[in-house]
Order: sequence, then C-alpha cells, then structure tokens
Amino acid sequence: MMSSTSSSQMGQLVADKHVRYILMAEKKKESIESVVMDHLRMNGAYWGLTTLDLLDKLGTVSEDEVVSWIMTCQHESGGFAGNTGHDPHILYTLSAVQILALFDKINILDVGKVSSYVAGLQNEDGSFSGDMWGEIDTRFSYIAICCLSILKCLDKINVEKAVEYIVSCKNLDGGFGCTPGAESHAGQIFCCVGALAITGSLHHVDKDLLGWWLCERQTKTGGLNGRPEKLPDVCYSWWVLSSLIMIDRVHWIDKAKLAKFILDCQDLDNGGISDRPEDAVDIFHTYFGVAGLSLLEYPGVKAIDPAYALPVDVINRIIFTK
Ligand SMILES: CN(C(=O)[C@H](Cc1cnc[nH]1)NC(=O)OCc1ccccc1)[C@@H](Cc1ccccc1)C(=O)N[C@@H](Cc1c[nH]c2ccccc12)C(=O)NO
Ligand SMILES: [Zn+2]
Repeated sequence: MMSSTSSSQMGQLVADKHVRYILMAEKKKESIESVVMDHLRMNGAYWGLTTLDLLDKLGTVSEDEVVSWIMTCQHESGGFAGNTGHDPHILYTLSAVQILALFDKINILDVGKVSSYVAGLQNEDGSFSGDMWGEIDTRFSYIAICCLSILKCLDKINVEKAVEYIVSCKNLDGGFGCTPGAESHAGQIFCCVGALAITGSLHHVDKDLLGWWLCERQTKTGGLNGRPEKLPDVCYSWWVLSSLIMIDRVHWIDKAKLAKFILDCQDLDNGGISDRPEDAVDIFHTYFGVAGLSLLEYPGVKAIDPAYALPVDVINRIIFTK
C-alpha cells in the first residue's frame, strides 16, 4: 500500500489507521495469529473494542453481533470461555463483563449466576483460583474483585480475606508477586494495586517505596519495562503507569518521553502499535498503547479508569446508577 503518511504525522497518533487495523483484524478470523489467539478471543475482543471506544469509534461495530457471540461463550456454570465451546475461566469472564459494560448491556446477564461462578473461585485463605483446576495467582484476585465490583456483587466474597491474601504477596521492595514470596513484576503490581484501589484498601501500600520501584522502570528511551534490566515494552505503559496513577506518584516519571515512545511504536501506514519500535504490531499492544496515551491525557483519546481498565464514562454509568 502506498505510504500516505507525511513526516508531520511522526509523533502524532494516527487514530483512524488504528481503527481500521482493529476492524480488519475482526474480519480476518482465519488469519494465523487469530488462530493462535483463538482461545484468547474474548480477551482480544475486549482489547479491540475498548480501543475503539477510547477513540470514540465503538459505533463502527455491530453491537448485536458482538453481544450474541459473547453469549455463545457462556458456560452452564455461569463463567465465560475464551471462545465458543471452550472451558470457562475467570480471565474471560472479566473480559466478557467488561465488553457488555462498554455496550451498557450488563442487564442481559443473569448477574446472580455470573457472580456465583466468580465468588465460587475464592479459596479459604482469601486467594482466588482461575478455574476448576485451581491455579492461584494475584491476577485472579484482581479479576474477581474488578468483575464483581462492575456487577455490584462484591458482598458475595470475603473482601477482608481477599485483601489479606493480596497484602501477604507484598515484597520488601514494595512490589507484589503472583503468590506470597514471588518476585515483584509490573503486571502483578497492577493487579494487586488495582484490587486494593477498588476495595478502598490502598493504605496497605507503601506509596513512596513502590513509587520508587515503578518510576525506576523508565528506560533512557522513555519506555517502561516490567522488571529491572528488561527491555521497555508498550504494554508496561499500562501495567506501570496505571499503578503509578493509583498511588499518586505519576509525576515521578517523564510523561512526554513515554508518550513519544508509544507513538514511535505505531505502524503509520497500516495502523496498529507494537511492543517496541520496528516490531510487528498486534491488537494487545495497540490496546495497551492507546490506553497508556489515555492515562497520559493525550488529546483525542477518551479518559480510561486506571483500576477498572474501562473508559471513565462507562464506569460512571455503572457506579452511579442503581
Ligand atoms: C498471554 N499474554 C501474555 O502473557 C503477555 C505476553 C507479553 C506481552 N508483552 C510482554 N509479554 N504478558 C502479559 O499479559 O503480562 C501481563 C501480566 C499482567 C498481570 C500478571 C501477569 C502478566 C497476553 C496475550 C499475548 C501473548 C503474547 C504476546 C502478546 C500478548 C495476555 O492475554 N495477557 C492477558 C493477561 C491478563 C488477562 N487478564 C488480566 C487481568 C489483569 C492483568 C493481566 C491479565 C491480558 O493482559 N489480558 O488483558
Ligand atoms: Zn508487551
């Protein structure tokens, strides 16, 4: 395709190209990468649709088509699978609930059934398993708390025990790991800080100690990495930045340099954003790049809630209406 971009577009968000990239990806169901990601399709739908909404283009997709596909992924247990006919998992149940929230269609759910599926995954020690096979990870604590909060059913779990378990995963560096004693990782820190923020328990976080670990993630390129000595990656623009915002320490990083890093990861011709400059783009990094720019208040991108990972107008509609 002839390159239609001008040099002036360098350092600018080519929003329309990203919209077209996402809509094309939706259509290319049989493409190799979509087959590989087949079991994650519910996550992929959440990434693509939330990006479209952040760019104010959710209206370009057929709501009925998406919603009816989502419902074909619901299991009799109430949980959702990553694709039609696959096994239910807490990961995909959150994505399904988040997509329905985008379309203001939570009301088509049997909320009791979905919330019982999620609440049923809480263990004696307050932790959460991802599905019936029992794997435990603080990622699942976040997913359960975020999902039940959107469904207004947090009373179905033992929130105190859930918080107690998350705090038991705090490390001496102020960060959090996937289980008690596990190494701090930006992704797990987002999950634990997000869950504590939603449950009003951020007093358990040492904001200066954790803020220091997080701001140290910024490399000389302006990009953020997930652990010391690692390469920067656009998706950490979400895991690290949303955590810094939730603990009020975002002024400790250079926001302009981070925005430039994200913009330099765009494919200016075909749309999409990659994990780092010159790499192949994918839906996952396109979402986390646009969401990162939203957290940086980039012009033309709607505001996203750092804890719920949904547009602020969607959260306001849920939290402030009965
Ligand atoms: C399975 N995934 C991953 O392992 C990615 C791989 C990666 C991308 N860039 C560097 N590595 N890593 C990843 O998601 O790590 C984030 C994370 C967050 C919290 C705990 C553990 C890991 C990616 C898919 C992927 C695979 C390969 C390349 C690009 C995307 C993925 O589906 N991640 C999921 C993990 C996840 C699902 N639900 C969550 C809720 C909260 C936090 C994370 C998730 C995600 O971020 N969904 O929104
Ligand atoms: Zn990444």
